[in-house]
Amino acid sequence: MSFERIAGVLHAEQVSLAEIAKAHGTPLYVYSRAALERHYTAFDEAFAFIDHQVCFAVKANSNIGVLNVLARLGAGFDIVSGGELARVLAAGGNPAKVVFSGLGKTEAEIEQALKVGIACFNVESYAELARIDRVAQRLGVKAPVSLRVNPDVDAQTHPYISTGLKENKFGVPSDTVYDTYQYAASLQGLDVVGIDCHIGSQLTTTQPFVDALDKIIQMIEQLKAQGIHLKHIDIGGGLGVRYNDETPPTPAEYAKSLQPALSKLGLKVYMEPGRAISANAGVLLTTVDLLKPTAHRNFAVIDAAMNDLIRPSLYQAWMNIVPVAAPREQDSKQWDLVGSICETGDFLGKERELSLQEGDVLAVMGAGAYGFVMSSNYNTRPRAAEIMVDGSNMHVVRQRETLQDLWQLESCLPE
Ligand SMILES: Cc1ncc(COP(=O)(O)O)c(C=O)c1O
Ligand SMILES: N[C@@H](CCCC[NH3+])C(=O)O
Repeated sequence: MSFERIAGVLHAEQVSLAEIAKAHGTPLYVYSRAALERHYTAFDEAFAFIDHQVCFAVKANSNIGVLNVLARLGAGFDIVSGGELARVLAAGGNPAKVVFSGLGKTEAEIEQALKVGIACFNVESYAELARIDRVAQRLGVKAPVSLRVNPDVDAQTHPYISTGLKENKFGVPSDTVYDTYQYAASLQGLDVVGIDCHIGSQLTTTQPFVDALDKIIQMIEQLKAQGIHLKHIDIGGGLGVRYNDETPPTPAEYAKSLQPALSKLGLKVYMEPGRAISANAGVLLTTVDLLKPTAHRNFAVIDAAMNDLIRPSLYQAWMNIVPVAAPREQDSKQWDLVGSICETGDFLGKERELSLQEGDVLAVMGAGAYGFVMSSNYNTRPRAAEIMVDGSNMHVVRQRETLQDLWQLESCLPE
């Protein structure tokens, strides 16, 4: 494990989180290089039975330091914007291992991706196919495309992060898959190379993945019969992690559940895990600012808030919150850990049994995915700094924002 107690104090690898908080202040994101590497390698090894490429979903954590650690291992990347592509390149990522997802790529983004030679565009509509074809023809190249199909499978996860049902906005609906492939194949600027699907995030069983793969295999067979031969299948991301008492499959169990079907296909396999690689490779450190016990509830006001980590407010996500110093035995109470933002929904945890004093440093565990990337400056709060621990060293991979940073692009009206 990469976040463990040594002499009672929580550490990231060999560095005390108390020392890191003292040196860099809070709120602060801290990542473990060893954990990122271990989680990436677990996927890579689990799929060793087949030609494959693990593409880290950049949306989960787009810090350049994080991307660089993964790029050095040979990772590919799943991107959803030109901005994410630029980050991957800045981090030393190989564009030939990039897949471009998302349902509204602009002409400028398509051109940018074609010029650097990405592996594939995951396309979701006729309109997008036509747009990619137009840009490719203008540049005199062929764009490699895959269709992201919507298999209408229930991922059994939070409705906001479920993407594979027919009422969701994502993917080509199953009833129009064949027509859409025929249309794609008819366009001169496109090279139809694959099929793709992503049914949702934080899945804690393998069954929905297996069900989705079954449906896709039927589609691949039917496409073959229609003369469309694919080179790869992209199985998306979505494998869940343990935040509380979930028992998600390991990457090895996930791979094993798909192995029989994938082995028969004979296609290269792409995958797009995000959360399963970065969530438990990061924590958010926060300091207890003041205590406000009342007759109704006990509030601990902490210096991190929904602008730093929005998952509890947005999805009622439960994230484990623990003291960084050795936990005190006495005076424990139920606390609501709230930020100082003017929103009732601004909390990181509710009814947590903790013994708290002002100045205590707490760690929000599992914060390495969909943490900093979803942060904002609401209430004119500068965003947190980010640190990467590597053995006994720590590196600042993003400096803390200053107030000036926040309004440097703004101006008053002329006199
Ligand atoms: C297309 C696509 N690929 C990959 C991911 C990564 O998902 P996860 O972080 O759950 O692995 C997402 C987000 O759910 C996505 O929308
Ligand atoms: N932001 C979500 C996951 C979104 C997945 C996006 N495809 C979360 O924190 O759980």
